[in-house]
Amino acid sequence: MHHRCAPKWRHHQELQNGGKYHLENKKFTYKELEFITDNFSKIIGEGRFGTVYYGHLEDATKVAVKLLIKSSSQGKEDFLSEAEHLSRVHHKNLVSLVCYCMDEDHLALL
Ligand SMILES: Nc1ncnc2c1ncn2[C@@H]1O[C@H](COP(=O)(O)OP(=O)(O)OP(=O)(O)O)[C@@H](O)[C@H]1O
Repeated sequence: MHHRCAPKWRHHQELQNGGKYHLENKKFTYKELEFITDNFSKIIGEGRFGTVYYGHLEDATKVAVKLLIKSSSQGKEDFLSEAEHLSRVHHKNLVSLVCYCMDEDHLALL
């Protein structure tokens, strides 16, 4: 299975401008997430915005998949904000944003 994985969180300029999100062409499907997480079989943590699952990409890269199930629009804003920050910071003590996924009902960070 081919995983579409956006190289960077490229809509950050829209966020900074307070504009609308244009993520449609970079979405990672829920089906692909099911594959990556082996049907969300291994939970590694819980946070305010959702559950974090263990997953691995086709090249065996281990990932933490943080999934926000459709909730308040505020939760979604916070989530997008975290993604935007993660995509810009690079530090040995901080995890990198591998990619993100978004469809009608789900939002996730990898
Ligand atoms: N990249 C990761 N690698 C390993 N475990 C992770 C990773 N990201 C999250 N976790 C686990 O999932 C838990 C929840 O993470 P999450 O980022 O959702 O919330 P948090 O940072 O603990 O709290 P908050 O929701 O307040 O930000 C963490 O406490 C950790 O146990």
